[in-house]
Amino acid sequence: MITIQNVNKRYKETRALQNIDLSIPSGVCYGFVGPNGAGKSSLIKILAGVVKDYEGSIHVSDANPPSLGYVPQEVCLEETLSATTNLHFYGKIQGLKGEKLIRQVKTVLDDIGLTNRANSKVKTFSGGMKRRLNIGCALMHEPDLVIMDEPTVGVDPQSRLHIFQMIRSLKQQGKTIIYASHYMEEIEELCDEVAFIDGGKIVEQGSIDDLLTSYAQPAVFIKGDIPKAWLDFENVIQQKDGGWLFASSNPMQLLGKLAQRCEEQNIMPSQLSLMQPRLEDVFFTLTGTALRDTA
Ligand SMILES: Nc1ncnc2c1ncn2[C@@H]1O[C@H](COP(=O)(O)OP(=O)(O)OP(=O)(O)O)[C@@H](O)[C@H]1O
Repeated sequence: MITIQNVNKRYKETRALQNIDLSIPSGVCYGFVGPNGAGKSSLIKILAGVVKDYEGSIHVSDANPPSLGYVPQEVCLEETLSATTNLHFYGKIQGLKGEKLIRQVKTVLDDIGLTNRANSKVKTFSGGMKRRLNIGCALMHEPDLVIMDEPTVGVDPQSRLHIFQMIRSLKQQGKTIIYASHYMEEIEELCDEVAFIDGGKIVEQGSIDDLLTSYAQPAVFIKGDIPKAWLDFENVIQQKDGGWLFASSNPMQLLGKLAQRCEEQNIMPSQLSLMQPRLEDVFFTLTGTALRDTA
């Protein structure tokens, strides 16, 4: 368990983090989500030990402090060297040597899907390949705790899927993963628990299932030329994508009602559908803004 207590971080006038309190259980994938400039990287860097001048405390309660792998937001590779040499370098810094180091380079190359480019110079790699190698470098010493800061920024869909598979595999091995992103759908797909960070503060935290139950409800989405009067007697949550989102504890019934009204009034909506609650809706309920509008 990692306990973060009353952490504050300033960069001159900017209060990047304010009174951060969080508990991150071992063995979970824990997401930090929030818009650009929210403070995610600052918190990640403090946890990774890269930023040391902060107020507050970080306590790791396991008997043996976990070994740490940090994947920074910026790609930290030597581009004039090969994938193998980069992995070799990072493995060596982590204390690997001899047969073990050679074996681990091979294993990681396989895990990140770059065995066939092992001896190519990094400068010839795509953005996604560099990102995968960047992650591989952090995994050379098989750390118990892996901290990743926006590892999928600028990657192609194929590399993104590969990165997701790697994270799922790390989860299966029982590793603790801290994953910062401003892509809500990534957090929803990969993480067990999440902290919403906005303006340097934790807005809310908890298990994704609990947050969805507490702050979001099923809804019906309708898009089309509907009479404005309809908006008065239904529970409109949000105007979205040129349509309207109606909250309902019985969305099937509401869907039927809206369909019937459309038929009666000869209205053909371009979309009428059930919407399951999403993490994005939780963020909207908590902050009054959609994350993609703030990003
Ligand atoms: N080295 C720095 N010097 C001055 N201000 C900084 C520095 N690093 C971050 N900040 C400021 O601190 C605040 C939080 O930034 P941080 O990078 O932690 O946010 P973030 O949520 O990770 O954003 P992004 O998703 O854009 O990386 C921002 O206002 C940012 O401008």
